[in-house]
Amino acid sequence: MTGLRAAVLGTGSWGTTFAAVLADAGCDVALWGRRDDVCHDITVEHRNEEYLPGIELPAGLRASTDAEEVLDAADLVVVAIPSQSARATLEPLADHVPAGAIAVSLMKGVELTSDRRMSQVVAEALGVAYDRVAVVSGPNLAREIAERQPTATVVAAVEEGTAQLVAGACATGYFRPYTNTDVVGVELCGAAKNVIALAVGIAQGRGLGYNTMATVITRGLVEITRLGLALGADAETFPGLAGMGDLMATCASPLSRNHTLGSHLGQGLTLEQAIAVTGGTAEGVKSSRSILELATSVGVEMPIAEAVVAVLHEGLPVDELAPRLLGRPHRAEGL
Ligand SMILES: NC(=O)C1=CN([C@@H]2O[C@H](COP(=O)(O)OP(=O)(O)OC[C@H]3O[C@@H](n4cnc5c(N)ncnc54)[C@H](OP(=O)(O)O)[C@@H]3O)[C@@H](O)[C@H]2O)C=CC1
Ligand SMILES: O=C(CO)COP(=O)(O)O
Repeated sequence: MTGLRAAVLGTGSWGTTFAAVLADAGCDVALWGRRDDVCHDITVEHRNEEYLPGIELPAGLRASTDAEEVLDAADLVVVAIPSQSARATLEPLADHVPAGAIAVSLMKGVELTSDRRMSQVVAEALGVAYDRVAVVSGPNLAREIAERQPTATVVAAVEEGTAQLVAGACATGYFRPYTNTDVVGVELCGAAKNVIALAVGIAQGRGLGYNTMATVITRGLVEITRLGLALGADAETFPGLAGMGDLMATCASPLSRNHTLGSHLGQGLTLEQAIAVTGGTAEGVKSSRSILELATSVGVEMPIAEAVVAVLHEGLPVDELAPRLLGRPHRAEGL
């Protein structure tokens, strides 16, 4: 037993899965959700059939729509809801967060109205000091982890002790956390890889193959690195689990909502149709815009992200995406 009590806010696929990881690691875990049926399924049936069909959850997990009850005496407050809803959802809960609790963001987005990263939103909305906030990001497709397939992740916090505590709380025989103090880099990687996964999905939806995929992933990592370095991130983060690791998982797997949504666009669906068919939270749809705004604010070029925004939000036909990227002036490789 870790002896820690964790409150997980969000009963979707990643919140439920991470709650199971924490429980398997020996934490006492309660989830907060906004729907009675999902909470009942988790507490009584030890399942979340809507988000993780067929998965048996640890028997000790319990879920409730009563946030005050869930947050009572929590050492860790873990947030797993869509990024764009985070601030409005968390602010009313701030008074129930115990003093001294560590907040953990599992979210991979950037707030549209403010271009703030999720660790910043969580700290502000819950009133938690920034050195008590951690983020968890890596090649972590929820369904595979819910099946207890082995993977690793990065737990980042500006204070190494905070990262270590959270890493200790979620380490299991199938989930291996590495710590990092580069919160900016880890968080940007998690949000920006969704945009690259949309681009890869679009290409695959058009019937394009592995050369195209490898090109988009590799040049995608270059533009994420460029943005991160301009915002003060550490160069070592980008080839790591949160960077290249998550890009590979998300761009290659049909389990990724961003990848899937992109492939529906590539097959000719409108954005609205693709969102409806994909289901779940595809953060890159909205965060593509805020990431591009961040890039513009520091004078960084992100041609793939720009092209994705043009397709999703500005009416660029999917067939024009490749010619637009390949028609750019020739240059030397590298950053
Ligand atoms: N799924 C994955 O593999 C991974 C996801 N992530 C990240 O985790 C975050 C959460 O994603 P994920 O769990 O997959 O998403 P899901 O779509 O699976 O679940 C979303 C959850 O958030 C709740 N929710 C939706 N809108 C609101 C709102 N306005 N206010 C409060 N709660 C809301 C949903 O509740 P309801 O059921 O009532 O709609 C549901 O519990 C995202 O940032 C994602 O990028 C990170 C790593 C892996
Ligand atoms: O972040 C993820 C895997 O690491 C999940 O990706 P999607 O949000 O695209 O499903």
